[in-house]
Amino acid sequence: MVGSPVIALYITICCLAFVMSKIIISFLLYKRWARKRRIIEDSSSGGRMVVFRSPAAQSLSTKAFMKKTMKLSNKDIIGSGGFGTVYMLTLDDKTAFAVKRLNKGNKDTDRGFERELHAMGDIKHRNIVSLHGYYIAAQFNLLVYELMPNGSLDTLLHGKSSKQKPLDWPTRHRIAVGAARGISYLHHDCIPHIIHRDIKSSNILLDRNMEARVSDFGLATLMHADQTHVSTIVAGTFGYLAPEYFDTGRATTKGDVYSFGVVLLELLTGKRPTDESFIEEGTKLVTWVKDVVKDERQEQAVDSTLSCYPTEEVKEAFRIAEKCLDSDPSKRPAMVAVLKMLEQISSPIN
Ligand SMILES: Nc1ncnc2c1ncn2[C@@H]1O[C@H](COP(=O)(O)OP(=O)(O)OP(=O)(O)O)[C@@H](O)[C@H]1O
Repeated sequence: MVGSPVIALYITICCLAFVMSKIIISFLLYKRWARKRRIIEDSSSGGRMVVFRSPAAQSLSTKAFMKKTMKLSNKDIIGSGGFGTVYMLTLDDKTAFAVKRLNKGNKDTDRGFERELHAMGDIKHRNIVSLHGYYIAAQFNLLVYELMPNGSLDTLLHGKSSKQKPLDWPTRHRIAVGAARGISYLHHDCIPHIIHRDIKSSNILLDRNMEARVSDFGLATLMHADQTHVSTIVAGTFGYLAPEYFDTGRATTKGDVYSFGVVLLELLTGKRPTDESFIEEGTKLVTWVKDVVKDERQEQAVDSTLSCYPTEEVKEAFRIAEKCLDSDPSKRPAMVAVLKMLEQISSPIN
């Protein structure tokens, strides 16, 4: 029976190795979890900064960041919306962030608010604006986003600056594809799936390469109705809301598809969905374009600043927008199908 002590030794070694591997795996998982976020207590203001781990967010944990944040003033404002004011915060020549100051909600909602923010911080995609961290204080909350140097699609299309060059067709097409890819990622690849609820041209931002990035997802539900401005009812913005939303009040992925269809029309016509000329004529962008497409008169609807464009590609983009704007949500294509159709119009330069 020489074998038994040897077998016993083998079994002991195997058991020890098994237990050791479990301990090591647990330790590594704990380290990963602890590393995922960093919390900095700011005793001077009683606030708390939470930074999600990413190379770009390293500088957020510095005292310099906190100091500069507290000094933000009107001259740093780059935009404002229904949820608050957006500031540009420059740390050095290479590092800048967009800081959104949210008017403070109910203290009891902070827990749910933070949980949602963590879900938003986990999302990393080339067509979604990253949330790097947030700051919670007694009077206000701050959200720290990646800075988008080329601003919003809304400003690019409707801005009044004389220095602004009109967008050419390849750029418009590329923006449409990028935005569709970002929304498609939220709808189909995130678990749980995410409904944006407030797709509009001011929530499509442009990075330094003019790549479209979807921003503000989740905020429409995070904030309370009474904190949003007049153009927002519960979630969403007039002119972009799907018709069924007024009956059901329910946000759906097909509602996002409708809002994206409106953005696509904006890219094609250069007109806001709430353009005054439509109100005067008792119509609206969506109804007007539907008639134009039915009569094959798309050329009349194309943005007058778009001097040279491939007619067939533009016509196809109108047809895709029309599908997104079907009054029956079940007939609208899913966002992944919209993306595919847009990609097939022509191959955008990537
Ligand atoms: N990450 C960012 N980088 C650069 N500019 C930004 C960024 N986030 C927002 N902005 C600018 O600030 C403006 C206001 O943004 P904000 O999200 O607060 O409001 P909105 O989208 O216009 O309206 P609402 O609050 O109703 O959604 C944007 O239109 C954009 O010009």
